[in-house]
Amino acid sequence: MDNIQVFMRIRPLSEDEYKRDRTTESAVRMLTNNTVSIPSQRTENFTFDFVGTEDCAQEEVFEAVGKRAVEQCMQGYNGTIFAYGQTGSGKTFTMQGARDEFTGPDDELRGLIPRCFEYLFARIAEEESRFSGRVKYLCKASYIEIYNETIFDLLDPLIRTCALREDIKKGIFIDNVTEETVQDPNEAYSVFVRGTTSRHVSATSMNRESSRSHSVLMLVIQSLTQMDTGLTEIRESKFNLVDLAGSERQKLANTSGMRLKEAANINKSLSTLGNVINSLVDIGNGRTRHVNYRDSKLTFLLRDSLGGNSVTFIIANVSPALCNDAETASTLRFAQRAKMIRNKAVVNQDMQGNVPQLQAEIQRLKQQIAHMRVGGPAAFDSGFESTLAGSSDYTVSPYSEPTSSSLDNTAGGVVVGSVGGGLSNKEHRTTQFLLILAMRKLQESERQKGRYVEIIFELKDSLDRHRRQLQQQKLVLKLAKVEKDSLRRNAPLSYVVTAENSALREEITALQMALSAQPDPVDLIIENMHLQDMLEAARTREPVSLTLPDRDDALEALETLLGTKASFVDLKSVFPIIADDAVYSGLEDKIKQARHDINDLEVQKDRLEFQIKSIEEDWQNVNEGTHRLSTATTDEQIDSIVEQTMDGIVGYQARDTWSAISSLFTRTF
Ligand SMILES: Nc1ncnc2c1ncn2[C@@H]1O[C@H](COP(=O)(O)OP(=O)(O)OP(=O)(O)O)[C@@H](O)[C@H]1O
Repeated sequence: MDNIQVFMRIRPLSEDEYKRDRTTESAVRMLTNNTVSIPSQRTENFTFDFVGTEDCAQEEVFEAVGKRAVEQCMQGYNGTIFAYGQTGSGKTFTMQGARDEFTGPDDELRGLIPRCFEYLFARIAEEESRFSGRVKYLCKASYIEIYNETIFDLLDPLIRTCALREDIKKGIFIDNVTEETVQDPNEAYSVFVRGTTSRHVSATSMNRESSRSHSVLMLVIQSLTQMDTGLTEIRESKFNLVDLAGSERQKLANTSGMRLKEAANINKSLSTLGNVINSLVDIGNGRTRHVNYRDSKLTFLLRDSLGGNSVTFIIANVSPALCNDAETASTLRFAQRAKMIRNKAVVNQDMQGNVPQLQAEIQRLKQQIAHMRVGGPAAFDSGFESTLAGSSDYTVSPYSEPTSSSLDNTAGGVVVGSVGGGLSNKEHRTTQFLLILAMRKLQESERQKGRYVEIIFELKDSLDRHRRQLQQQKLVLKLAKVEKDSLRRNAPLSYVVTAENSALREEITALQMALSAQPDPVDLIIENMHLQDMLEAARTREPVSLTLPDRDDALEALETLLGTKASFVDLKSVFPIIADDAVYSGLEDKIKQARHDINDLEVQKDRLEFQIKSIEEDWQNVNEGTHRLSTATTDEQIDSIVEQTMDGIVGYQARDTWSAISSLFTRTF
């Protein structure tokens, strides 16, 4: 168990800051070489593992952080380096170097990432040559970005999104993320450059700054060691290099849409990081707390780096400017708390071999244990012995880095004690080595057990959350029901209101219709004027006799009138009682029309009478012809009767009937 290591780095004052502050005075006061304070913010004193001032070189940061992290990874521990700080505080400068400049190993300004690559591959080459081919290393690189709580694969040409998964064996991993095998610093470097370019491309296409996303470069370092027994020892470590989003709180005010979501997500992941750290600090102080790693992608992905199986370094980058003193103080508070987190780093190690090899190994260990019990000399096979003989400083202890000399008494911090007086020095060391392996297995299973417990806690937590949500929803439903019920109870009132409403609406419609039906005032004026004219006309007219004419006289006059067939009928003279000329002329027109109709009817009647007469004559001819036919005695008579009768018939119908009748008479004479 060891605390997270914190390195504080103060960058030089920028020109802009100088213009704002109008002084070169630093906001950070150095109290000792690793203790500082921010007087303008009246902060407490902050003590870190290392403090790099404005003139701190990239090489110094690498020596203090990068080199140590790579060394741990070479031994099989997981390692993480976080760059934390407000935007512009120097995170990218520290991790990558002077922005967008990759000038190779001679560049003094190159950052931790290129330097770690160089050192890592130099160490790999060294180890591989030292164990003369029995140790092989394999390195794989992935590069992702977390933006808006989404993981983007920067090594995929399409910058695909990926999901985070958890597996009991593999732990937390990014599903389907691109992993590229890298064999030397240049290859690793070009993979990093490619990912960084993708990051800039995606940032431009999404119209945002890279400081709003977290980037994680992940290296998996595997080593395979061939033992003389035929077994293979496998060690695997993960090395994460993390450039975090600017730590300043994003403003949500006056922000909307995508920007609001983005700002809220940055705040969320940073506050989750803070919460995780607080919980871990509380746990370190003996309190029982659940750590909400799952609340953000960043903390879930890097769970091992925070309180788990990792050797972790945080570089707290700050600006020296007075205008940034509040953010600097906040960064240092964060770093101070993070420094209290205790991680449990273990070597990730496993043994591989075929069944006979493993059986032989078990047999050998059993014999060794039996031998130790009786205190006699152990019957060793030469496998481990020779392996160990070839690696006099083979480091196996977790974190405390014991060398072969420290193996004499301790096994991963546990005192093994004397193992029987009959053992030679080599046998003694081998036995201890095996015991250390056994201890590690035990630690590993403890770790797994811890994981299970954590998962159970997380599941419980999520279950609680769901339960709470369910309760809230139930409450909402209940409220909705209450509201509905109360509405139902008040139904008569609501009906009255509704009825009143519709009645009012109808009334309004009726009024509108009535209004639209009202004569136009102009029309009314015209009508009024017309009536007045009529009144005036009536007043000025000669008084008319109001005595009705004698009925018989009137009828006679009318008959005479109709009988005259005159083109003009002077009704007024016949019926002087009707006062208005218009009425008279209307009636006169009607009489005229009636007379016209009577004439037509008379013509029709004449025509019909003529038709009836000719039909009657036709039928008479047919009857006479039939009678004559019945009396005919020769063929000639018949022919003559048929012909004569037909000539006398006019109508078609009668002619058809005569044809039919005459055809019935057969000529049999
Ligand atoms: N130690 C340093 N020495 C010289 N220049 C530095 C140092 N640290 C940072 N700078 C310069 O300060 C500027 C801001 O630094 P940088 O881009 O690394 O900040 P950052 O924290 O990564 O910002 P962001 O969150 O926006 O990505 C850059 O121009 C960088 O070159």
